[in-house]
Amino acid sequence: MNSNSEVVGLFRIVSTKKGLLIVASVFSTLSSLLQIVPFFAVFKIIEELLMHAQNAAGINKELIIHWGMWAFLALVGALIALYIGGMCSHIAAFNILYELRVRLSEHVAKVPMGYHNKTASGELKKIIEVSVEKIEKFIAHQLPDLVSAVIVPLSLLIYLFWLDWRMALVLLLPIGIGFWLQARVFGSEEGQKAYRDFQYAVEEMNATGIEYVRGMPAVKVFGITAESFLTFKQAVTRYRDISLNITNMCKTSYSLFFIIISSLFVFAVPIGILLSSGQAYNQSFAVTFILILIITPSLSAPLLKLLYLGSGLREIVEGNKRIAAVFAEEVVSEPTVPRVSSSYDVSFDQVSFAYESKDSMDFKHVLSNISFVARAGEMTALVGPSGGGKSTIANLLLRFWDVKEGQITIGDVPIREMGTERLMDTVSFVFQDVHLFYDTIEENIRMGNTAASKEEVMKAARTACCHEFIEKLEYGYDTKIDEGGTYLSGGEAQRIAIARALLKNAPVLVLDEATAYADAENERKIQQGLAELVKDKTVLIIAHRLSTIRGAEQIIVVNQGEIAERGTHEELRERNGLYEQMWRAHISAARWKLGLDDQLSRQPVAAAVVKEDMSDE
Ligand SMILES: Nc1ncnc2c1ncn2[C@@H]1O[C@H](COP(=O)(O)OP(=O)(O)OP(=O)(O)O)[C@@H](O)[C@H]1O
Repeated sequence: MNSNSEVVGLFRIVSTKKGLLIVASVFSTLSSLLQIVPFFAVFKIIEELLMHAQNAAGINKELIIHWGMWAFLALVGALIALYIGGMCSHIAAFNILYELRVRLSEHVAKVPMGYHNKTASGELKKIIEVSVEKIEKFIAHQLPDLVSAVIVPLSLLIYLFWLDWRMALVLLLPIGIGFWLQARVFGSEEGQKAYRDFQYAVEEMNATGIEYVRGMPAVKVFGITAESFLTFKQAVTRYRDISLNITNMCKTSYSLFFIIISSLFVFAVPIGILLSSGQAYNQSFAVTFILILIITPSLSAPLLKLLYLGSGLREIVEGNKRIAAVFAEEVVSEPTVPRVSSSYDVSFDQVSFAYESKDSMDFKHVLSNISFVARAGEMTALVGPSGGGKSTIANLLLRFWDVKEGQITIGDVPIREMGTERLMDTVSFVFQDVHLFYDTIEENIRMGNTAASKEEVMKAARTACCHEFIEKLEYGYDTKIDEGGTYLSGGEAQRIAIARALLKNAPVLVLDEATAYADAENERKIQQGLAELVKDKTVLIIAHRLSTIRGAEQIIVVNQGEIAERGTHEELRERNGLYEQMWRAHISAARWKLGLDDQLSRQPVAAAVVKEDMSDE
C-alpha cells in the first residue's frame, strides 16, 4: 500500500462526517481572517495619523473610533467563529473515533488467531489507542487549522499582489525557498524512510514496554538478563538513535525555514526602501509599505503552522497505514446460510495442521492425520507429553485457526458451515490461561449466559466449587476483579471460569487443563459437579493430572502431533505403552510430592487421594 492510498483511506474515514468538517473548516478560516482585521484597522488609523502629521487638528477622530470598533468586533467574531469551528470539529472527531474503534475491535475479534500470533498485543493496543487517537487530534484540531493555514496565506498573498505586485513577488521568493528546503528533507527517500523507522521504533518500544511490565516477575528474578528487559532496552536505544538521526537530518532545514519564514518583513524592508528611493515623496506608496510591514507577520504565522501540521499529517498517515493493515486482515469466513446441527458428536477427520510463523515464511507442523470421534454424553480425554498438540486440537474446534487439511464436524455439520456465532453458542471452553474481565465476579460468571438469574449464577459457582470462597470475600459476588484477576489465586480464577462455562450450558464442553491449579479436594468436588452436569454433553478434556480423566469413556494419547494410543484407562494400561509410562510417572510424582513412603501415616487426607489414584496400580 503506498502513502497516497493511505491518505485516500484517511480522507475516506474523514468524509463520513463531511458536513460537520466543512462547517468546522469554514469557521476556522473565518476566524483566522477576522484576526487579520485588527491589523488592517491599525493600518487605517496610522494612515489617518500620517495624513494629518503636520496638522493634528485635522485628524478624523470618528474614523479612528470607527476602525477601533471594527477591530474589536472582528476579534469577538473571530472568537465566536473559533468556538463554533472547534465544536463542530470535535463532535465530528469523537464520532469518527468511536466508529473507528468499534469497527476495529469488531474486525480484530473476527480475524483468525493466526493474526494475533504474528502481532504483539502491545502493537495492536497502540494501533487501537494511539493511532486512532491521533486521527482525533488531526480531525478535531489539525484539519480546520490546515484549511485555514492554506487559505489565509493564499488570501493575504492575493491581497499583497493587489497592493503592490513587486513587493509581493519579493515576499514569495523566501516562502518558496523555505518550503523547498523542507521538501528536500521530507520528500526525499531518506527522509521518508527515517520517518517510517521512527514510527516502527515507537511501536516496538510500546510493544516491548508492555512485555517488560508483564514479565516483571522474570525481570526481578533474572535482573538485567531477563529477555523482556533486554528487548525493551534495545527498543529504547533504537528509539533514541532514530530520533537523534531525524533531529540531525532536519536541523539545518528546519532552522533555516523557521528563520526565513518568521522574518519575512526583513525581505520587505530593503525592497520597500529601494522602490521608494530616488522618487519624490510618494505618500500612497509609503502607506502601502506600512500596510505590507503590518501584514507580513500574519503571513508568517500560518506558514509556520503548516510546518507543524505537516509533521502531524505524516504521523497520522503512518498511523492510518497501520489501521488500514488491520482492516486488510482477512476475517474468518462465514457461511452465507449457517447450518444447524441437531446432534453433538465432535469428530476430527484426518486433520493436519501447521502454525504460520511470525513472518509468514515458514510453517510449523503440529498435527498429522488426527481422527477421532468424541461422542455426546461421554467424556473424551486428550493426554500426552507437553507440546504434543492437545491444546491445538481444542483451539481448532473453536476455529481459532482454520484447518487446511481434513475436516472437523459437530454432529453432521462441518464447523466452517455453522457460522461463528452458532459455533460459539454450541461450544463452551475453559482455557488453560484464564482471562477474567474487569468487572464483578457475578458478571464474570454471567458472561456465560447474560440472561441468567443470580440464583443460576450461584448454582454454577457451587458446582465449580467457588461459591464458598466468593462468599468469604468482603463484597461477595460484587467483588470487582482487577485486570487479569490479579487478586485471585490461579485456582480461584480457574474455578470462576469453570462456573462461567457451566452457566453457558452449551452442548459441547472443552476443558483445557481446567483443574490444573485446584488442590486435590477441590478437584474432587469439581469432578463431582462436572459428572452431574456433563451427562448429556460432549466433553473434551485436556489434563496433565491423569487421575482427573481416569473415568473418561475414551482417552486419546497425543504425542508429537499424532494419536499414539486410544482406549479406556484400563485398556491403555493393559497395552503397556506410552499411557502406562505416563501413568507410572504420575503415580511416582504423587508419591514424591507427598513423601508417601515415610509420611503415609502422618498424611491421612492426602494419602487417601493418592491411594485412590493408585488403587489399580
Ligand atoms: N500459537 C502458536 N503459534 C505457533 N506455535 C504454537 C502455537 N501454539 C502452540 N504452538 C506449538 O505447537 C506445538 C503443540 O502445542 P500445544 O499447546 O498444542 O501442545 P500441548 O500438547 O497442549 O502442550 P501442553 O500440554 O504443554 O499444553 C508446540 O510445539 C507449540 O510450541
